[in-house]
Amino acid sequence: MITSDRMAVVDRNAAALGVPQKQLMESSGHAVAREVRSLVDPGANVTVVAGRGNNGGDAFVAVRFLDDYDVSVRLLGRPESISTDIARENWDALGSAEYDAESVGDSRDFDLGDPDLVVDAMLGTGVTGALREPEATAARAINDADCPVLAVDVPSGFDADTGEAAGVAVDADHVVTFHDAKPGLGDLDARVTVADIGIPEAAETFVGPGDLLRLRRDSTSHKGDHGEVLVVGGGPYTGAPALAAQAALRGGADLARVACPQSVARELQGYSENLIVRPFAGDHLAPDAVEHLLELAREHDTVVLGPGLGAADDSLDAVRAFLTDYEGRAVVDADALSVVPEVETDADLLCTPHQGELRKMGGPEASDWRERADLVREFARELGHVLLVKGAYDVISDGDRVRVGRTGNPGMTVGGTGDVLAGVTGALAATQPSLDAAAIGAYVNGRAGDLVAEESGYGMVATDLLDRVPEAMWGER
Ligand SMILES: NC(=O)C1=CN([C@@H]2O[C@H](COP(=O)(O)OP(=O)(O)OC[C@H]3O[C@@H](n4cnc5c(N)ncnc54)[C@H](O)[C@@H]3O)[C@@H](O)[C@H]2O)[C@@H](O)CC1
Ligand SMILES: [K+]
Repeated sequence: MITSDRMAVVDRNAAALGVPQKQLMESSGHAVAREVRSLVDPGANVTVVAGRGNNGGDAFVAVRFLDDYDVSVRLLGRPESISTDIARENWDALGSAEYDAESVGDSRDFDLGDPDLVVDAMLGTGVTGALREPEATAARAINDADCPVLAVDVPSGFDADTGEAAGVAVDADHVVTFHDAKPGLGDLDARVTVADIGIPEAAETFVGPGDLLRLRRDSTSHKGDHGEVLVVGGGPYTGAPALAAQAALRGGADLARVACPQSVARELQGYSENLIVRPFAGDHLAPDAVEHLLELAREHDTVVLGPGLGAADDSLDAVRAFLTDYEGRAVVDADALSVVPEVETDADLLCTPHQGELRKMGGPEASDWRERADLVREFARELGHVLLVKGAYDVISDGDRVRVGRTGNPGMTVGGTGDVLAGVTGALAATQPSLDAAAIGAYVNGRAGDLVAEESGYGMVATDLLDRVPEAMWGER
């Protein structure tokens, strides 16, 4: 089952893998033609009613595969207003090859004729609201016709994501839908065929530029809409929490605060004037700071727990106590990870171990990423939390789905890149579901590293990544 948002992600990822949308449209059109053949015999009279988006484009392609049928095409609206290049190219191909194809600008001129089969390609997943004219009139005419109706992808007017139609919708007998079933189609009184259109599985598995489509910045955004992140860390190390907090800001958070020991706070301010520090007493985290941390955490959308914390016994006791009572969302990194398997918590955790840390958590070992993907999924299910296991291929799982991030390069083995990842992921987790936050975080962090390497080769330091995070996130659309 796939939603239209997710379909757009997969579609863009396929294009990045070298399978552009026009090619998918060709496969979709071919699948529509196959379906027509299974319903009526050659020579039959088929009317294609097409809209101006890619749903119509699929049907234009189908026509070329049905030369032994008597096909006529009605495009609703003016050809100049066809909304995508690939649909227009396929419309133009019908014209230059002199197929029976005409446009209908006014609903009063719409005449369905007396076909043996109607192909409904007015609207697919791009529908917004109730059908407008001339589509609404055409839908009524199609529903009144005394012949079977084959809908392309979804019946026009029907929003498959919500399973509802905002007004009149085509009442289809058959639906040929692409790549995967759409959520609401199963409830319809229609026979649904899922057609494989040649989208590689890698477009679903590997995180790609399509996943970045999930990130949106509304022009009406307010401060706070994109999240406030609390980084809890520092003690033996100062740089780590500073990097994570700056990465959260680069990753789009509106605010990042660092809760750290007093001894670290003074130094932190030297890293960046953008950092807001909430110190607690002492030179490392201990259980007596936990109450204060929980209060602070509740004022933030997400917590990044662990950078530079160290593994002192009382610091780990404090992490345990914190996680036991915390109920929000947290990215857990570095030494804090070892506590996760033994703690009972209602928190929604996104754990970011490298393979050594995963082993310490009792997690699986595998050198082959495919094998690791299965094992990480099982371990995530056991833990009940999202895992992002860092490596040349980052494996991300919520215990059900698995995503793999393969951006990044050997230059990124330098210290601090993990802190950047934790911070970026913490920011993303404020606006995205955990699995997507982890997947996009891994992709963006690796891509930032690739941008640094493209410009100056290896020998990068973690702060180089920070500057490249926004470009990695927003530059490639
Ligand atoms: N991976 C994919 O996403 C693929 C999509 N394909 C096809 O592309 C379709 C989606 O294409 P599009 O995104 O272009 O969208 P559609 O073709 O579904 O609809 C977009 C067009 O409809 C108009 N429109 C929207 N709501 C309307 C309403 N209520 N009344 C009248 N007109 C309305 C828009 O102005 C636009 O011109 C899919 O359903 C499928 O058929 C296939 O080509 C294969 C691959
Ligand atoms: K349709």
